[in-house]
Amino acid sequence: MAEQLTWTPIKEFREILFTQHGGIAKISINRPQVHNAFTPLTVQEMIEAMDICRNRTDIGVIILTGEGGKAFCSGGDQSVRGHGGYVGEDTVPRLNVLDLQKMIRSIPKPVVAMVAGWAIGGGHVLHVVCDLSIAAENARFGQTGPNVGSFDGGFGASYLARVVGQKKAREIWFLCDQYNAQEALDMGLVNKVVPLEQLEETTVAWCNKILEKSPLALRMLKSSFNAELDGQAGIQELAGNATLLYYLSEEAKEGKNAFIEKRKPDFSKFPKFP
Ligand SMILES: CC(C)(COP(=O)(O)OP(=O)(O)OC[C@H]1O[C@@H](n2cnc3c(N)ncnc32)[C@H](O)[C@@H]1OP(=O)(O)O)[C@@H](O)C(=O)NCCC(=O)NCCSC(=O)CCC(=O)c1ccccc1C(=O)O
Repeated sequence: MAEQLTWTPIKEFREILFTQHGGIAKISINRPQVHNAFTPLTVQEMIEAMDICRNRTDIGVIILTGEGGKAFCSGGDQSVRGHGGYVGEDTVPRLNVLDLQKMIRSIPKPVVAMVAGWAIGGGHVLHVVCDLSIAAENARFGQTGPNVGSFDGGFGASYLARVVGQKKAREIWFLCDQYNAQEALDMGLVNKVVPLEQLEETTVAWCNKILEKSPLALRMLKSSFNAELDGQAGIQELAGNATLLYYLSEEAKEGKNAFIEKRKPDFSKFPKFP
């Protein structure tokens, strides 16, 4: 019998649950009646939760999931899809899930998709952009865009192709077939498959293992994996981390101190490494 973990609420939202267990934050779409399809509000809340995770120094890893055990996420809620995007309470059509995708990639902490049931359409893309994916045996994966009049030509196509290869990515989008958890594992789309009852326990065990590692090393690795693929934005991320490391050095501090003390900086004591 799987151990019941205690998840403490971080902040109340309307369409997601946002909780914490030690250094692990969990963002869970809470719309099981529509297989966790997202509206602009769901996405806005997820973006806010991600931002909190980024700024909280006690959070080291983030789990992305969906409530109910039957779906991770079934993509954009087709019932609020309007002329030019998904229409929220402000009546403005948006595709704000693209901002969330970018955030998942750029947040300097590992994001783990915990997938039970359907990961379909824009919901599939969300697990694809996560750093790791752990699937329950009941997980089903696929894209539906060409069936429902949509496509994701960004990470949903190009990054998917990096993950599973060009031929498989084109098959996934052109045929809109659904793949079971074992098939997903075989094509490198997920990292591990476990029985549904062990999904959370396994995901948390992976997260705890990650939390034992050096946060700066993880941060550098995540931006290094992204850099090659994300062009100028990827280089900016990696370079930003290099600047962070430099700021931590005595050499960089000498420059700042000299300015504050209105003197010439003395960098002569710092080694010129080979
Ligand atoms: C996931 C299914 C295959 C599951 O099938 P099944 O188990 O038989 O369950 P259902 O009876 O179909 O579903 C139960 C219940 O949920 C409702 N529902 C499910 N999915 C959605 C959804 N996406 N939107 C609204 N409602 C949904 C369903 O209607 C049922 O309700 P009842 O009231 O009980 O009838 C199957 O459900 C399925 O195929 N779902 C749709 C999957 C889908 O096509 N998703 C949208 C893909 S497009 C997308 O996500 C775009 C994302 C995006 O924003 C984007 C990003 C980048 C570029 C462009 C875009 C863009 O928008 O174009």
